Amino acid sequence: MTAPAIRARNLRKNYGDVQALDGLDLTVERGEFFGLLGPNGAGKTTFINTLVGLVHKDGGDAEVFGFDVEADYREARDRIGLAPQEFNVDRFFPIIEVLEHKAGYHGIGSKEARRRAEDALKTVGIWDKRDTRFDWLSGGMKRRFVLARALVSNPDLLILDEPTAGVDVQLRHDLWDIINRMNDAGTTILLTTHYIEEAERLCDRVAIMDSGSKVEVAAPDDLMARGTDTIDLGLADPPRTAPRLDVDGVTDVTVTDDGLSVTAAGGSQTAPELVRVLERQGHHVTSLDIRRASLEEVFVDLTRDDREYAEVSA
Ligand SMILES: Nc1ncnc2c1ncn2[C@@H]1O[C@H](COP(=O)(O)OP(=O)(O)OP(=O)(O)O)[C@@H](O)[C@H]1O
Repeated sequence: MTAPAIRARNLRKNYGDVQALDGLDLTVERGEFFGLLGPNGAGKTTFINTLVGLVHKDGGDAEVFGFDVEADYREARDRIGLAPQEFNVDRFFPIIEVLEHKAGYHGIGSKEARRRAEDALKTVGIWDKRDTRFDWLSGGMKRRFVLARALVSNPDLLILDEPTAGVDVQLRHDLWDIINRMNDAGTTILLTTHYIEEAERLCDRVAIMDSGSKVEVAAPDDLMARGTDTIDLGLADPPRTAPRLDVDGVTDVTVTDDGLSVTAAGGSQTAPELVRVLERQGHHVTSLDIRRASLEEVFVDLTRDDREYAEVSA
């Protein structure tokens, strides 16, 4: 059987009293575009750092393509390209040389390293800056460079820790294109982001983490289907008080200027039955608008309880 790209079982990491990873179980299949979402401090970066050997776990197991991240460190690490959240780049060499060194670190010979470095700079669109030092790049170019450095070893797994934090819209779209192309070519992607729209747009599946463990994992669409939709119904003669609507999934009914606003799980399935029930009660429905729960709302719902608890107990 082929091992998945990432398999973490009961992964634990403590920093003093802080349980950064608290029994995390997570599997990312080969070829997936996988998103890791979670509020600040959820443990996303700690998890990534465990995979690349920057953090030593206190318990549990983590494997990358079947290689244990500690016992088989070299095999696991050579398969990963990491674009970290914080820039940790050698600032004194021309960036093309930094890439050549990086390829060399992964055991790639000097001629091939040069070729890979050139390819990576062209892929991310900063070829004309190849002889510049990292410090002299603009903020956006630095982001591009960090991605180039992750690509230079032709990784099977590309890990991107908030790759688009603070970048402008154009660059964000450029980075999405590059990453999508990598994924289309078969590279597994693990992406952490605070831009929920980014996860919704790019990822096959997302895991929502909170307090060091996984709260949920599903396709973005499936997660959104679990949220509560809002159905706005225009009525020819709006009632003064909310009618009783015995329809599965309805959680709330309020009167609006034009008619009713109904919240329901699975709005598109509920709406036809709602219209039937209202017409049966003698109302005439003149308009219908369904607003779907966003992934952001579902995310906030899934991670809210812990935060409220944290605030109360702080
Ligand atoms: N080196 C460290 N020493 C002490 N505590 C740490 C260290 N690194 C992380 N932590 C703590 O571990 C917890 C998880 O942090 P981590 O950086 O993994 O979260 P995150 O989900 O990546 O957050 P963000 O979205 O803000 O980047 C936090 O409470 C953090 O303060």
